[in-house]
Amino acid sequence: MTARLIDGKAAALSLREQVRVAAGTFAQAAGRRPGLATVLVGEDPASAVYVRSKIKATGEAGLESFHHKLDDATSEEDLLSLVADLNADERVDGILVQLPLPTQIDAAKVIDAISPDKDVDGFHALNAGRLATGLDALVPCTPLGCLKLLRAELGDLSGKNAVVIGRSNIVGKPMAMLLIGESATVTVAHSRTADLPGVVRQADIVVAAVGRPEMVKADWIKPGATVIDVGINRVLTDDGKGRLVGDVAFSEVSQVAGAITPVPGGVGPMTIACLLRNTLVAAHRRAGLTVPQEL
Ligand SMILES: Nc1nc(=O)c2c([nH]1)NC[C@@H]1CN(c3ccc(C(=O)N[C@@H](CCC(=O)O)C(=O)O)cc3)C=[N+]21
Ligand SMILES: [Mg+2]
Repeated sequence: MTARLIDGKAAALSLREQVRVAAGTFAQAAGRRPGLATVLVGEDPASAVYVRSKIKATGEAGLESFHHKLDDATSEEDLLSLVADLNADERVDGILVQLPLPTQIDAAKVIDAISPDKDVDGFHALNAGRLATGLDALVPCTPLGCLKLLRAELGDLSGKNAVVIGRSNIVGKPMAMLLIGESATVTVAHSRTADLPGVVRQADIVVAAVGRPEMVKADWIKPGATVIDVGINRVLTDDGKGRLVGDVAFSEVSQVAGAITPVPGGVGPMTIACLLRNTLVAAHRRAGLTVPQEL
């Protein structure tokens, strides 16, 4: 391996510590701790694991956490009514409704119902529009985490060629907006891109968010490029066990790249740290307090 390993776990721990300190200062000023409400509908085991680790991190950072676990058969009406209650609850600064939702519920409708001031996932159209137009937004946690890793690794991103692989509303599109905001030159590639390997080879920065295990190969990568792997794919191994792999073929790409994030231990932990960060930012804005610069 020749690439530098980008330690997302360490970066996430340090951001979580900054959040913990700032949450204490907030509590002194506001007379209450920042609050995050999590909503889990149904029994999907992977979702339950993620929500549990979010709740644990929330407590460790000194934030108040309000968890709502709803039955798999919950109606859209009942979920919308819970969201309305959380919107009205002064103790709640952030609302996270874990995705995916069961098929009887229209996720777009639920996201639209969350108060944009409490939308710590940054999925509401108002926050997407604010990000796209350069206004103060709540920014989706995964791309924000990627940007923080890129800034720590590379410093100034201006003039760099960045290729984002994937065009989802949750990762690809907001990632592109953030990189444009850093004055990078941004290409958004996806499953229909002609000569995808050739496009990716132009990149100083590659952000892979396609959801296809180990799709990005070594000969797609310009030597020395920085590679951020957003993928989290559970694959079966020969011994019948499961293993987590990213969207990047790590062992070969790490021979060519200048720096690379591992899976696990790369982007995933930063996603959770940024959720806490967004909750703290939302709390400050709602309380009319200045958001700490370092966050
Ligand atoms: N409304 C909503 N917001 C989300 O942000 C959201 C969501 N729904 N639904 C599911 C996805 C997935 N997600 C992850 C967060 C952290 C890790 C993470 O920390 N991963 C560890 C490994 C975890 C493991 O071992 O499974 C790592 O990459 O090192 C993974 C995935 C947030 N999501
Ligand atoms: Mg795609």
